[in-house]
Amino acid sequence: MKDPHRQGRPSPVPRVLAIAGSDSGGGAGLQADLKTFQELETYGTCVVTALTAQNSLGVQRVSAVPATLVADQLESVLADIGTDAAKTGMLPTADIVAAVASAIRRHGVDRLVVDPVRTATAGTALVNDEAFGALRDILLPLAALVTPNVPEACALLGVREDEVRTLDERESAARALLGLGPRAVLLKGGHAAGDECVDVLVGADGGTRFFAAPRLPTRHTHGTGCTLAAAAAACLARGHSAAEACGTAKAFVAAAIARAVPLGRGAGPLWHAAWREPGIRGSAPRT
Ligand SMILES: Nc1ncnc2c1ncn2[C@@H]1O[C@H](COP(=O)(O)OP(=O)(O)OP(=O)(O)O)[C@@H](O)[C@H]1O
Ligand SMILES: Cc1ncc(CO)c(N)n1
Repeated sequence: MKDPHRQGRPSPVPRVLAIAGSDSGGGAGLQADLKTFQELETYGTCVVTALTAQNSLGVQRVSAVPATLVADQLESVLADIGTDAAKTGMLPTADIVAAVASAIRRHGVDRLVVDPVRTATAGTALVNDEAFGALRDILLPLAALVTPNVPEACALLGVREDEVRTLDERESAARALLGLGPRAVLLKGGHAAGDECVDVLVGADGGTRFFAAPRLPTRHTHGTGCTLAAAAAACLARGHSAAEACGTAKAFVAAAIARAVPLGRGAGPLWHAAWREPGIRGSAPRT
């Protein structure tokens, strides 16, 4: 991106911008993003798009931030601090999507990860249909990487979920999503069946890559999608390729799920600091 105040000098630390909703429970949304940025030794900034009253049991209330205030936050961050990569999460209205797309274009942010958030894990809508359509039409063409789960991929493509079950079908769906304009697609496998969670990456270098990890037997997976996209954005900010970024992001999420914390009466949050523990990757979940 253009960096008016650094006069060609590199930033002293990699900078990553989260454009996301707030989760009062601290497990998803921009709280998950900022924890992830910190663990991956990047400097996080955040533009708040929505407030949610939310906990481990679900989402109790949602209120969108006015689009003009989202635009002002974007300008405050990008015109001064700048960023090496950005990540979008909950974009609740079409006006907000338009404000984000406009700022991303104007400031030349080319390492953009779009997590096409639609509903919370418990099923509550976080984004209206018009906003989701705007994300598909005007934000995806700006994305270096888009990270849908299977239901989000189906909604973007207008196909039924029972048409995207097998690994072959998921690879085809990921390729079809490239037609919407992103430079790479990571179709996540958290919602698919099987003992392994397999994520499919297409587009980064023309080929297909599969990122597999054992499916950890835990219900404490609140914020997995946000954390994965945030980790990928942090890696892009550090200058990694999309494929490298997805590999690290997958390992980061698996480690954080393995140490997820049973807080609250429902789906507890990940433990982002797991990344610091020696030998944590690939270990069993906390009981
Ligand atoms: N039980 C699990 N064990 C190991 N990895 C998992 C598990 N659940 C999800 N993952 C991984 O976590 C990442 C997020 O995937 P998922 O499909 O759950 O995203 P999501 O549905 O967008 O998340 P969220 O539920 O936060 O909206 C992926 O890399 C996925 O493979
Ligand atoms: C604020 C927010 N963003 C995204 C998600 C999706 O996990 C969530 N539950 N809450």
